[in-house]
Amino acid sequence: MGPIEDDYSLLDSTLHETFDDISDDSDAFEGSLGFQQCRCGHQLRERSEKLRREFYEAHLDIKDKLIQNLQLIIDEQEGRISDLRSIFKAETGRSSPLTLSEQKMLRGISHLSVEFGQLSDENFALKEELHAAEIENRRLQLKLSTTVTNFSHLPLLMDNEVQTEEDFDYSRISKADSSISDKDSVLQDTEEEFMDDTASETTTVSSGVNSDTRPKSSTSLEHYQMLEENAQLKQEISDLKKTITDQSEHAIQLQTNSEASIQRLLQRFEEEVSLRKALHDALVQLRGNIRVFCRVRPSKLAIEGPIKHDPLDCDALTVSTDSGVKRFLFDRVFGDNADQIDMYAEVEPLVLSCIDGMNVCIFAYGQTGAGKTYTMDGPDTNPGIGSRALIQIFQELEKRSDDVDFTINVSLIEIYNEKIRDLLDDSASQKLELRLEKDGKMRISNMSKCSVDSVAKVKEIIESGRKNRSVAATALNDQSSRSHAITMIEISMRDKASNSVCIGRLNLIDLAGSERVSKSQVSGPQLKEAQFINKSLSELGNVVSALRRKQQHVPFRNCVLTRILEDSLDGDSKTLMIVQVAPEKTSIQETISSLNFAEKISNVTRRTAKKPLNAQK
Ligand SMILES: Nc1ncnc2c1ncn2[C@@H]1O[C@H](COP(=O)(O)OP(=O)(O)OP(=O)(O)O)[C@@H](O)[C@H]1O
Repeated sequence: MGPIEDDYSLLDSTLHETFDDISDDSDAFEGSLGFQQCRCGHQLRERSEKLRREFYEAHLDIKDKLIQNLQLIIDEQEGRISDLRSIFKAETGRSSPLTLSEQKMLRGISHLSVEFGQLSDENFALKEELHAAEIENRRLQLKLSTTVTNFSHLPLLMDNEVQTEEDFDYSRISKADSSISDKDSVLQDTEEEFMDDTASETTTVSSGVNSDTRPKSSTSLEHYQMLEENAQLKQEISDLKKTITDQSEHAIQLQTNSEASIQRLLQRFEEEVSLRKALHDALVQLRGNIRVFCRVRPSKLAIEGPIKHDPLDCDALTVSTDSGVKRFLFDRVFGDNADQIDMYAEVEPLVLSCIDGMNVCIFAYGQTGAGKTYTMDGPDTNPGIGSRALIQIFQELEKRSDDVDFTINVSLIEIYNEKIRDLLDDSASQKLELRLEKDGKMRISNMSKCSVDSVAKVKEIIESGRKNRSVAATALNDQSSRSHAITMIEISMRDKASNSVCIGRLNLIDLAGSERVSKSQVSGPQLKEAQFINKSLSELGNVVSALRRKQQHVPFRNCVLTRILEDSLDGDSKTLMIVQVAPEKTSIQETISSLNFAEKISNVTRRTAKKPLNAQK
C-alpha cells in the first residue's frame, strides 16, 4: 500500500470514528426533531470537511517532495548525459549529436514538473473554494427548508423548489473527490512515464540510436487535461455561486412574503374580534339582557310524564294538567335528552363576554331534585356550567397572555336564613357581613378569594366548595336546597400595551329549592327557613322583573341575595335564569309554579298557538 492509499484509509477510519461519536449520542439524536438531525448531519459534514482539508495538505506535501525528487532525478540525468557526452567525445573525438534535443527535452520535462506543482496548488485552492461554496449552499438550503416548515400554513412562493437536507445533492462533492483521485493517478502515471522515458533515453544515448525513434512522452497531454479540469472546476464554482445568490434572494423573498402574510392575518384577526364583540352586543340587544332557559330533568319513571317538548320547536314546552294543556315559551328549552355539552354551548357566549369586561349572573331555579346542582355543578365525569366556565375562562386568558396580564379570583359563599357563609374557609372563623362601601357599593367583608392559576386549581376550588357545602348541610341537619350557593368569579385584566384595566364578573347561583315557598304547613325553624326562601326568591323575581321593565326603582335592598348581586345585576349586566323542572306527574304543581315564576320574568313575547292546544298531543 503506497502513501496515498495510506492517507485514504486513515481518512476513512477517522470518518467512521467521527460518525460513531455522533451516533453515540443516540438518545438525543433519536429523541430530537428534524432540526437536530440536520444539525448532527451538519456536524458530521464539518468534521469530514476538516479531515479532507488535512488530507489535501498532507497530499500537497507529498506532491512537493515528489517534484523535488523529480528535480533531483533531472539534475542527476543531466549530469549523466553530460558524462556520456564527455565519454562520447573522448572516444570518437566529436561532440554528441543528441546534445540540443536532449537539452530541450530535459528543459521541457523540468518545466512541466514545475507546472504540475503549480496546477496542483491551484487545484487545491479551487477545491477549497468549491467546498466552501457547497457548505454555504447547503446552509442556505437548510435555512430555506426551516423557513418553509415554520410558515408551512401560509401560502408560499416556489414551494416545490425548496430542497431539504435529504434532497441535497452530495454527488457534486463525490465528483470533486473522484476528480482528485483521477489527478493523483495522472501524476503518478506521469512520474512513472517520466522515469521510463528517462531510462529509455539513457539507453538510446548509450546505444547511439536516433532520438526520433523513442516513445513520445504523454506529459503534455496530461498537462492539457489538468488545465481543462481546472477550467471545469472554475465553471462549477461560478455556477454554484450563482445558485447561492439566487437562493439568498429566494430566502429574502420568502421571509418578506411570510411577514406580510402574518401581518395580514393579524389584521384580519383583530377585525374578527371586534366584529364578534359587535355581533354579540347586537344579539344581546335583540334578545334583551335578561334571558330565560328551561331544562327538563330525565324522568326517574318508565311511564310518560305530563311535560312534552318537541326538539324542533326549541323554545316551547307544554304541560298537561287536569285543567288542560299549558304552553310555555322561553328563550330556549332543553328536553330531558339534552346533555351538559348542549347546555354549555348555549351559555358559552355569555361566559366569554366576561372576558370583555361584562357582569354576568346565571341562576338555576326550581324545586328540590329538579337538577339545579346537576346543571350548575354536575358530576366529575360530566361537569356542569361552573367547571366548564372556569376552565374556559382560564384557557382563553392563557391564550391572550402575550397581550394581557390577568388574575382570576374565585369566592364561594352560601346564603342560609339570610346569613352569608364562606365555603372556602374550612374553619368558618370569619363572620361575613355585607357592608356599604364609600363608593356606594355593597361588598362582603372578610370573604375568601382564591386565585386561579391553573386548571388543577379550578378543580381543587370546586371540590373544596362542594365538600364544605355538604358539610354545612350536615352540620345544619338540613338539605343543601335550603340555601342559595353562589360561585363568584372575578376576572381582572390589564392590557400590556395601554395599561388599561378591565374587570369582568361571573356569578353562578344555585338557588334554594322553590317548593318550600308553597309548603307553608311547617312550624318552628323549618317555617323560618321556608319564609326566608320564599322571601328571597320572590324578591329576586321582583328585581329581575323591574330590570326587565327598566323601572326607575329596582328593589335590590330587600334581601341579602339581591343586595349581594346588585352590582352584577344592574346596568349593562347580563342575566340568565335557568328554570329546572322535574318531569314526573307527582311534581306537576311545583313544575307549573316554577314555570309561571320564570315566565313572569321572561321577556319573550307569547306566540299565538297555530293549533288548538288539545290538538298538540
Ligand atoms: N340532566 C340530568 N341528567 C341526568 N341526571 C340528572 C340530570 N339532572 C338531574 N339529575 C339527577 O337528579 C338528581 C337530582 O338532581 P340535583 O341534585 O341536581 O337537583 P337539585 O335541584 O340541585 O336538588 P337540591 O335542590 O336538593 O340541591 C341527581 O341524582 C342528579 O344526578
